[in-house]
Amino acid sequence: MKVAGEAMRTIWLEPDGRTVGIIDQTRLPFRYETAALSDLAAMATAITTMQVRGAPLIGAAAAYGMALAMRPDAADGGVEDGDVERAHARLLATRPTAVNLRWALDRMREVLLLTPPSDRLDRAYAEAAAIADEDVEICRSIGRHGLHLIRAAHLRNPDRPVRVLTHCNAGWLATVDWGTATAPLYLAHEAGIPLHVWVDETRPRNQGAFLTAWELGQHGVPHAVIPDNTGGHLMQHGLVDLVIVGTDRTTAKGDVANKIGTYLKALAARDNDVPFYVALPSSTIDWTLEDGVQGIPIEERSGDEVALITGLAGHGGLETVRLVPEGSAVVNYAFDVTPARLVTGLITERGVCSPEDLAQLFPDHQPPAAMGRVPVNDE
Ligand SMILES: CSC[C@@H](O)[C@@H](O)C(=O)COP(=O)(O)O
Repeated sequence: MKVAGEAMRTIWLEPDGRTVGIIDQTRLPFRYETAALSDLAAMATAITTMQVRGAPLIGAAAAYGMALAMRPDAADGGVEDGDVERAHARLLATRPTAVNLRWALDRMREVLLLTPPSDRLDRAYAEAAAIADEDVEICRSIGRHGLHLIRAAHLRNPDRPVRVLTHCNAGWLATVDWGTATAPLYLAHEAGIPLHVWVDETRPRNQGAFLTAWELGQHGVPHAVIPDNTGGHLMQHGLVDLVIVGTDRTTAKGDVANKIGTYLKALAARDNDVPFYVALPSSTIDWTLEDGVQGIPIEERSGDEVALITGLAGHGGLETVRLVPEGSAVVNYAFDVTPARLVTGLITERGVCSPEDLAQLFPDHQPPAAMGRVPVNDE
């Protein structure tokens, strides 16, 4: 997608072919800054602090983190089996909910352990680049499938924009390009279908207000930021045609973990007969789990994300202010789980399906026993 008219991905290789470039998402929308990461520790920190975030981008970033770890010149680098395992463990510990992280790391480990140590550095960069390129194509396919839903909504009411509500940022900033929930929106916009996007602000980190609004604005897609509690009201008054969100982990039976507050939107959508869609690449499906409420680990983050907020002050500098009294306890669950029964459809790279048809759409998915650790040497 584009920043100030220039085509960009969210992750790239710098001209030296080894250093990894990222957009520092903790600075948006007030500052557009990039960062150059040259070792494993820097990538692990970038994921933990959410300089890079969003399930598919976390996967691609972790893959590049494995490549950085193969650099013999980096302090934490090395190409032996133990180095591969250490890098895998270090990156896996960065964030617990988005399963794309484990998917990408397992794929990198499998490839690297099957490669002679002397070739591992180049192989790691090639595989990380393949993961990033695949993500772009997958998101484009999600967009094409989701476009049909938006076109159908437009044909039902051709005299007004299609009103889509989204939560958090499942946009191109959360992937390598296009986004998941936003890919159908960008394609619809390109196709000339009039749109209006309701952007949940998505407290506490404001990924909607900060990131989704910024990227939709960069592409000229009409939108309005709404407080998180507004969606139910809009749906009751017939102002939402469909909801499209992303996901960090979807179980085999279609339970969906996504940014905290998604579940409440799904409940409101069901109560008001508004279709509730979830857009996802298949790397977000955890085939080992059925029950998401019991099985998906929910990340708990620092209370400071709730108690403090950073914004642009009148003097043009960034300022952090406190919103919660000193001494009040704060609880900050980053995700919640929407049960499959509330999900109208899953928009995947292979098409749109109901949650119960997910396994049929991916008959080639890895059975649970095949997932996870790759045997090392003669184990
Ligand atoms: C295409 S991204 C889907 C999800 O990762 C997204 O909706 C989300 O919840 C992101 O959470 P974040 O905590 O910002 O990484």
